[in-house]
Amino acid sequence: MGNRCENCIVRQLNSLKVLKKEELKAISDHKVTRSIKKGESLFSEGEKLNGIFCVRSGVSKLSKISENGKGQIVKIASKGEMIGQRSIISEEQTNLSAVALDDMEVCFIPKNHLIDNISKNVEFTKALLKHMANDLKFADTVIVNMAQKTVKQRVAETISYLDDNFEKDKDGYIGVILTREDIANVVGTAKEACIRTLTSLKKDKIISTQGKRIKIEDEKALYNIIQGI
Ligand SMILES: Nc1ncnc2c1ncn2[C@@H]1O[C@@H]2COP(=O)(O)O[C@H]2[C@H]1O
Repeated sequence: MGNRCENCIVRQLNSLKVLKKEELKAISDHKVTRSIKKGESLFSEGEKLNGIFCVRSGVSKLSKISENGKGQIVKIASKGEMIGQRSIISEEQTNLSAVALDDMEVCFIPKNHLIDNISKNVEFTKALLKHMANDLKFADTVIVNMAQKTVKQRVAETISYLDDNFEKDKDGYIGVILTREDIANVVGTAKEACIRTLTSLKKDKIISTQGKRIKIEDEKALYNIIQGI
């Protein structure tokens, strides 16, 4: 196997980076690397996981479907993200579904290895806590934005977030491609309202689009919209 955790650069992006060589080797001996095709599910909301997923490449949407069938995307997880640790630690079912937005490669780490290291390595436990505290802060911001910002501000903020967190393609478009419905589900609005807002941003030459691809044309104007100026 070429992709041993000891040699994997992705772990530098998450809590696994604080593990000692022996601890990493034990994980590496038991993890399973999987390819997930675009549109495939890693897990569904309410499932009981037997381990966590470490994203080696590709992106996944973490979302929740409400009773009226509307989806809300809480986060787009990319390289280095560990997905599923919340329910493993709380011994619950998953609170969100994870679906691949493009082809992904993930490593599945069995839960006993995670729990083992939590009990034995304080640095690892601290790193995990820090990570989950960040997830909580991120979720707080999402809630407050949803309640206090307009759809236009939220669409602008989502575009800016995607631009900041994902590489651009060779033509300068944001590298992660979301459907209009996915963008609406990040923003927390109807697809039609999302499309109308994108059209208005295009008309004002703040963004340009080609198919599903989006490019920021005027960063300052986008920033002003986010700030409500
Ligand atoms: N901001 C976030 N809020 C909730 N879960 C998140 C967040 N960011 C990442 N996640 C991960 O998404 C996972 C969904 O399944 P779990 O509830 O098991 O664990 C969750 C976390 O590991």
